[in-house]
Order: sequence, then C-alpha cells, then structure tokens
Amino acid sequence: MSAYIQVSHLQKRFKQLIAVNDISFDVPQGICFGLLGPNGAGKTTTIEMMEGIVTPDGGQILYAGEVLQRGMNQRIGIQFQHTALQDYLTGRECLRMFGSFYPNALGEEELIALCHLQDFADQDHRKLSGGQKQRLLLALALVNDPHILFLDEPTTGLDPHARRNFWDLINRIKALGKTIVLTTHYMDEAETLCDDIAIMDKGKIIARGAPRELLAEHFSGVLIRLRNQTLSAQIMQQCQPQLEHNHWHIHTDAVEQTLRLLVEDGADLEGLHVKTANLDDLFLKLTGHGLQESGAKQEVSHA
Ligand SMILES: Nc1ncnc2c1ncn2[C@@H]1O[C@H](COP(=O)(O)OP(=O)(O)OP(=O)(O)O)[C@@H](O)[C@H]1O
Repeated sequence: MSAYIQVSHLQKRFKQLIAVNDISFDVPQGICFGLLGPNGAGKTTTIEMMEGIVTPDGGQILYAGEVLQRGMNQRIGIQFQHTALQDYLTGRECLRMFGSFYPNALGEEELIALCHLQDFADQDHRKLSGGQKQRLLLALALVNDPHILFLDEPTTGLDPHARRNFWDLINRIKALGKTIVLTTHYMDEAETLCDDIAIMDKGKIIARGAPRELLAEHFSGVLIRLRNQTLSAQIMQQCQPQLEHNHWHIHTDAVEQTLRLLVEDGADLEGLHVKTANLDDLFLKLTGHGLQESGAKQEVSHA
C-alpha cells in the first residue's frame, strides 16, 4: 500500500528535552494507525506536529506528497485530549457552532446518528458522562467530514464499557474509508483497533508494524507469570525471567519443559498464569521496563 502520510526525521526539542527524536514512519490511506507509549513518550507532540499545531525543529510531514498547508486543515479532524466547550450549550448546539466554521460541514442529524448521540444531544454538554463527552468530541472532530482523523488518547479515563462503545464507533468511522491516527497508552486498545502501530519510548520509535506481526516476530511461545520470589540460579540463567509489577515473567517456546523446571526447582506456583504475549509484554521486552515505570523515568533519560 502506498503512503498517504509520510513522516520523515521528525524532531522536537523543549529546551534540554528531546521530546521527539528523529522519527520516521508512513501511514497508508484508510487504516487505523496507532502511536503507542507511556506518559511522556512523545506521542502528543508527534501528532500535534502532524496536525500543524506544533512546529517541528526538524524533519518533514507530507500528506499525499504535499506539505501541510492552511487549506488542508479542512481535510483534518482532531479530537484533542482536552477540549473546552462553551458553557450552557447542548451537544447539538456545539455541533451547529463547529459546523458553522466550515463551508461543507456534515449535518447535525448525520453526526448525531453516526456517533450515537441521540439520547443526550439536547443536554447541556457539562452534564454528560465521560463516555458521552468523548462521543460528542468525536462528532465535533468529524464535523468537516475529514479524510484524516486524529484521536489523542480518546479513551483515557473511560470505564471498560464506555471504551468498548467508543471502539465500535472508531471501527464504524474506519469503515467509511477515513484514515485514523490514534495515540494511546492502552495496548489492548491498539491490538483491537489498529492495523499498524509505532511504539514510542523517550521520543524514539522502538517498534513498528502490524500488532499481530510484531507479536509473532518477537514471541514464538507463551508468557508464564509467577509470584515474586527468590528463583534459583539455574532458573535465572535458563529462563531469563524479568520482574514486572512484583511478578516474574518468563517468555518460553517450551512451556512444558519450563513448568517442569519450575516444579523440580520447588518454585511457588500458586497464582501461576500462562498466557500468550500481548503488546504490553512486547514493550517490556523491548525496553526492559513496564509502561508505568517508563513515564516516571523519562525526565532523567531525556536530558
Ligand atoms: N510545550 C511543552 N514544553 C515543554 N515540555 C513539553 C511540552 N510539551 C511536551 N513536553 C514534554 O515533552 C515530553 C513528551 O510529551 P508528550 O505530551 O508528547 O508525551 P505523550 O507520549 O503524549 O505523553 P502523555 O501520554 O502523558 O500525553 C514530555 O516530557 C513532556 O513533558
């Protein structure tokens, strides 16, 4: 597939901190592309440069071979992490107001139906639940019928039910042929929604590809999770366990052999868990640290 969005050697520095450090990637048309990573990885800075909101210090972004220009903003829809809406307006009135900014805006009814706003479109937007508010913000991002939709951590803070509802909406919008660029901390969200991902850490892209292919490339076996305990030198050497969130993680192609070794070694198997690897495990494998730890450390490691 040919590239619709081409990002080359993009860089952004905030004083001593390199927030985005020479990253390059392509996004084909009509896919959902995910930028993943922990707090402070550089995801928002990257998409804000792609949206034309933040000026890069270096590198280039092309849309269908052209540099982003003023008129092209009509082709882009953005759902920010935080959007301040005018007090006292209903969702419908917000849609009408945003629509008035564009010559070819979609109609309110179409947006209300597309984003499932029927039950609360006439309520003051300040009274909406988190999930309802995100759906309204999504409708506002679609008001100009954009070709490309940017979603910056759209489900952060939502409960599991609201997240699933939102995922259904994203899939509907993708089916309309729009190209979606999404940032998220949630690896399960990326596995569910994204055709292609780039995992960022400390301003760099550390992995790139389709989620399933990336997992197949890095993990051939399963993950065994054990309680934190003192493991023998033999297990440490043969199984190379990694400690995350107070549990040992062992990646293995030979499940039976590894389990036998643990039993023979007298390891405490209470609460033992065997599962196939996911993107969280991939992140741990690539960086040696979990998603939560990484955000806390980034100030130091960026400097
Ligand atoms: N305007 C700014 N001035 C100074 N530093 C900034 C600015 N914007 C971002 N940063 C810093 O750049 C780094 C990357 O931030 P960014 O918001 O892009 O990360 P992120 O991956 O989107 O994180 P989060 O998931 O928390 O939104 C962070 O260390 C952040 O503090």
